[in-house]
Amino acid sequence: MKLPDSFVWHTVNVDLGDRSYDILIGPGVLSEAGKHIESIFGKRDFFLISDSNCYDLLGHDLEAMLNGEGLSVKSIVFPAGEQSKNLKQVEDITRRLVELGADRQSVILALGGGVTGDVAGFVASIYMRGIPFIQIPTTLLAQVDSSVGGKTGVDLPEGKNLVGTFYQPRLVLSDIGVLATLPQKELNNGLAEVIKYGAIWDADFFAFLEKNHEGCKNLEPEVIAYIVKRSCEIKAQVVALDEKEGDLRRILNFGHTIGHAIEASSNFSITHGEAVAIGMVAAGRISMEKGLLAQDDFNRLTNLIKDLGLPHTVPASTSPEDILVKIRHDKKAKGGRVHFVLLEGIGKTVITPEVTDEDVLKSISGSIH
Ligand SMILES: NC(=O)c1ccc[n+]([C@@H]2O[C@H](COP(=O)([O-])OP(=O)(O)OC[C@H]3O[C@@H](n4cnc5c(N)ncnc54)[C@H](O)[C@@H]3O)[C@@H](O)[C@H]2O)c1
Ligand SMILES: O=C(O)C(=O)C[C@@H](O)[C@H](O)[C@H](O)COP(=O)(O)O
Ligand SMILES: [Zn+2]
Repeated sequence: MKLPDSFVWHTVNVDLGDRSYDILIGPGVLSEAGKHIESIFGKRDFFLISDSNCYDLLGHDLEAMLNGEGLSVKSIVFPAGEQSKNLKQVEDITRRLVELGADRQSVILALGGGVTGDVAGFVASIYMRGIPFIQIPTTLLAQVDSSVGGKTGVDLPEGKNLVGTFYQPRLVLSDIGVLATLPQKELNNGLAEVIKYGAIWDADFFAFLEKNHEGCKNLEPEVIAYIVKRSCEIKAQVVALDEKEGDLRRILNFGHTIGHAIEASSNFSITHGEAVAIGMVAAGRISMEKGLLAQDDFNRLTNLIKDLGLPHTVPASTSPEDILVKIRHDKKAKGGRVHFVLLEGIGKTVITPEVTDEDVLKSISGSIH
């Protein structure tokens, strides 16, 4: 990706009192990683956790660079993909940390996409009852969403992210230059979460995406830097107001109630971003059926999802009954009733327990293809 000389870095702060941290965004952030890591931790033992693709693409060189700068870095590599986001992988990684001599002063560097960040962050939160970690996100999805806010965890066969912790990183290093090697499908995945921020919080940002969908898909540096920055600002603002998802933070789950169920039900052949895109259309349709969302706004949501190369219909291979079963494990349930995040307009949400199985079936059956 060619970057203009005038390009500047962005810093977004996540304001959580004594657990506040910065997100550094820009091209070339990785080349200055050592300086930033050392300024927080000095010279300790660092353990870089990465999936096999990211280690080959970036981790090997990063490890060599940091060791060359006098930091002690050892790596732990696990197989790439959502199938690795499980308790067995957590056991393997923690046992490897013991074997490599990690102690309570050690620091974990999570290099990779959302899967790596969620697994490595979870490991950091439980290893010896908690050691610090840094997020180094390498997918668009991880840069705009998963590296920020401290949700860590793994999946169970029963559903997504059912075991985990809230555990904040000490720093996020988002080098937008590394996105150049991302396959289009992975880029699109991240764009689903970007659309989510516009839909739930910022109508102007939504309009920006409508205007710049080609720039997003073509990875235009100014457009990508802006959407990473704006997404992080919105997520940081929401997390600072409600870190542990007592109330407001639930809006970051727009599209996820049905999305997570579709993802798990497809045995992860449908990726997180794709499932969230389908889930946002379904939640938008429920909002419209309930008289909350105007048809025009629903059309804008669906069209943006299509324009950004994301699916909006449920694949015929998905079982609607299984989706209903999986939805019952949603973490937003209270007293056995799942709370849905719906839209009252672009940029405006409402959370309600008044969504029935029939509403869900109707919202997806119209779209099964
Ligand atoms: N914790 C949170 O707040 C949060 C938020 C959103 C999503 N998530 C989770 O994130 C996960 C999805 O993350 P993801 O979409 O990043 O998937 P991922 O981590 O599986 O990465 C996708 C693929 O891209 C590869 N990859 C990573 N960086 C690359 C690069 N620079 N160039 C080429 N290939 C690269 C990976 O090896 C992998 O094969 C899901 O498990 C989801 O539940 C968590
Ligand atoms: O940070 C949050 O809060 C989110 O809900 C962000 C989501 O995009 C993300 O997929 C998250 O992992 C979902 O968490 P869960 O608690 O609903 O499993
Ligand atoms: Zn998500």
